[in-house]
Amino acid sequence: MAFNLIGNLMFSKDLLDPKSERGAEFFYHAGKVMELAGRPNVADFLPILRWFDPQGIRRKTQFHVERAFAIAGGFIKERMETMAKGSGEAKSKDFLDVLLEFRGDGVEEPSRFSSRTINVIVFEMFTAGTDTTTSTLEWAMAELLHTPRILNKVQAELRSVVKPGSKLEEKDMENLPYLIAVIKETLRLHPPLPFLVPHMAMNSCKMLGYCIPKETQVLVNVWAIGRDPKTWKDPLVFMPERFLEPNMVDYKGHHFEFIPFGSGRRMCPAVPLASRVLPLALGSLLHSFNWVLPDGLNPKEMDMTERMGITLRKSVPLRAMPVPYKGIQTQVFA
Ligand code: HEM
Repeated sequence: MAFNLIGNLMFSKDLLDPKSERGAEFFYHAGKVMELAGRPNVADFLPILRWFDPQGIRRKTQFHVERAFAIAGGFIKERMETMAKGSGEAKSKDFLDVLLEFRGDGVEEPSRFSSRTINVIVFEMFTAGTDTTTSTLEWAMAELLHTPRILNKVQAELRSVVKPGSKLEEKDMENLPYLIAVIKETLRLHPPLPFLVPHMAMNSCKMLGYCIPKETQVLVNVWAIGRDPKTWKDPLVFMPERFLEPNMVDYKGHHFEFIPFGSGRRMCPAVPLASRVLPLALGSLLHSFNWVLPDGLNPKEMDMTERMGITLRKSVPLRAMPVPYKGIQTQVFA
């Protein structure tokens, strides 16, 4: 879902259309890059080994990046040719149009973006936006199925605001505070990038009493920050209600106790997009379907262990069965 959504935003293409071979190939290579990025690399701990690349992580990553670039490069070339001919069918602008039409002053910004730069930006959007969105939705569904009281509450809110048979829309969000709170609580307990992305100290500095030498790689443990008992009451309990309290913290980067999107100049540029897509996707799943665990599994027996990589995924992927909702609210009791 997330990959296809970004494909539409970037290229106006359904990349996961079964007929799109290039889309499937791009998906495969982008996925491999994410997987390799999350693999522990001894060269990060012993920089002297960087040149030897003992696990072959750099070599394999370069291979998959180049393949993905070749495919995206093809999309970019096709679009440039269509623009040059002026023969494009009338459609609303996508992100690729914006990048190709960009004209800077040539001094503080480039006069235009090269194909390589566009390729890097596009690829980064896919790698940064796919697993993060998927992980959040999977954890939200898992936590809800694990805590049927909360699942019932969020479905009751949704179904009182959006009538059966109607589709959930962006405009409904202002009337769905509990759904938004479920997303926030999921991001607190299961931030998809548990250490943000690695940052590097540009200069030696002193911070919080520590000396940080120039070029040190800095990881921020937002996973631990979100579970700190000094900040959060019952930190390990999934309790969306905490985000309904007045003056509660938000994830816009100003409250350091809750920074799943990072903070400062390099924080996630897609916060506005994610804030719309996450509740819309989760809300649609919960509004249109009731959900049942397979093989009569008791919610309390669900495996909720985490697997740490560059993104935080469930160790055992969630399995749940959708039952179309036709207007009768079923109560699920723990
Ligand atoms: C649940 C959803 C998401 C979460 C929690 C999330 C979180 C993050 C975090 C923590 C960072 C690094 C910030 C830092 O280190 O300070 C980041 C960077 C980034 N994110 Fe997101 N993200 C999400 C969705 C998306 C989506 C949907 C896209 C694109 C369509 C996206 C595009 C990016 C890009 C391009 C960067 C790199 C920015 C840079 O290099 O300066 N993210 N994101």
